[in-house]
Amino acid sequence: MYKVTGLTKHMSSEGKTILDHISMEFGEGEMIGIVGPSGSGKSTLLRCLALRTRWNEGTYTSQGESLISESGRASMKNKSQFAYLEQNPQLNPNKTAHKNVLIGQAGQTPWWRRLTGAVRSDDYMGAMDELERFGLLDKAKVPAGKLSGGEKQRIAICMALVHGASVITADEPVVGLDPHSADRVLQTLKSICQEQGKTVIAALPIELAERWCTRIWGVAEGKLVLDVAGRRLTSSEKKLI
Ligand SMILES: Nc1ncnc2c1ncn2[C@@H]1O[C@H](COP(=O)(O)OP(=O)(O)OP(=O)(O)O)[C@@H](O)[C@H]1O
Repeated sequence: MYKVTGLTKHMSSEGKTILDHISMEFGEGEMIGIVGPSGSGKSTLLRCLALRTRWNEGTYTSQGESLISESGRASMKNKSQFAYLEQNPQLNPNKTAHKNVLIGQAGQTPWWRRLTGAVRSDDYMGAMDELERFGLLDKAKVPAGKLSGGEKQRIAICMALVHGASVITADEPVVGLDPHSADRVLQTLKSICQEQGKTVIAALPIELAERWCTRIWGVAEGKLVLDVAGRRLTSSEKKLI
């Protein structure tokens, strides 16, 4: 179980508050959709939960153990529990899908490994197994630059799993994808929650969060204003966000 208490984030330059005393708990197997208007703080919340940015205030624990230091920063070991998927996955376009999965993402794998591409042989097969599981084996030797947007996003999910992430955070992972590709990405995320007990937290449009998520968080002006089970939101709930 992960527990967040009083998460507060200020903009470094002007000191404006972007996230304001957010508290919540979440656990294994949950697929959580974050909804809210543009500029409400969804991306910043995801980056804080994935330990990709410093917290100004608040505590963050996993099974009672603190994930951040007093200065609000996290160790590489704690960061590696979390993956952060961007709208446009940051893959190396010249390396194959398989090599990208092996090298891993910034913040989750050590810099020397990303630079040298050094891998162990069991990692090599682990990455192939993961690609096969998600129906991407035929893309293993294709340069990432030649993959579709949905395939890149699914490769990014494979990367996260191969490198041991327990929590996958995703910032609008299906924006710009056609409905079929978007469904495949969301189905992949849902299956890793249901079959592997991973936790997925994704910023999504309301209708996709209602359709795919087991829980919905609403964010407005940096505050958590809604925390409900995944279902159609009522009109009064929608008014909060
Ligand atoms: N690095 C930054 N420097 C300055 N302001 C920032 C920075 N990052 C975020 N902000 C501000 O913080 C607020 C929240 O931004 P954030 O990107 O988290 O919102 P969002 O809900 O994800 O928006 P969108 O849906 O448009 O992506 C906005 O007012 C934004 O302008």
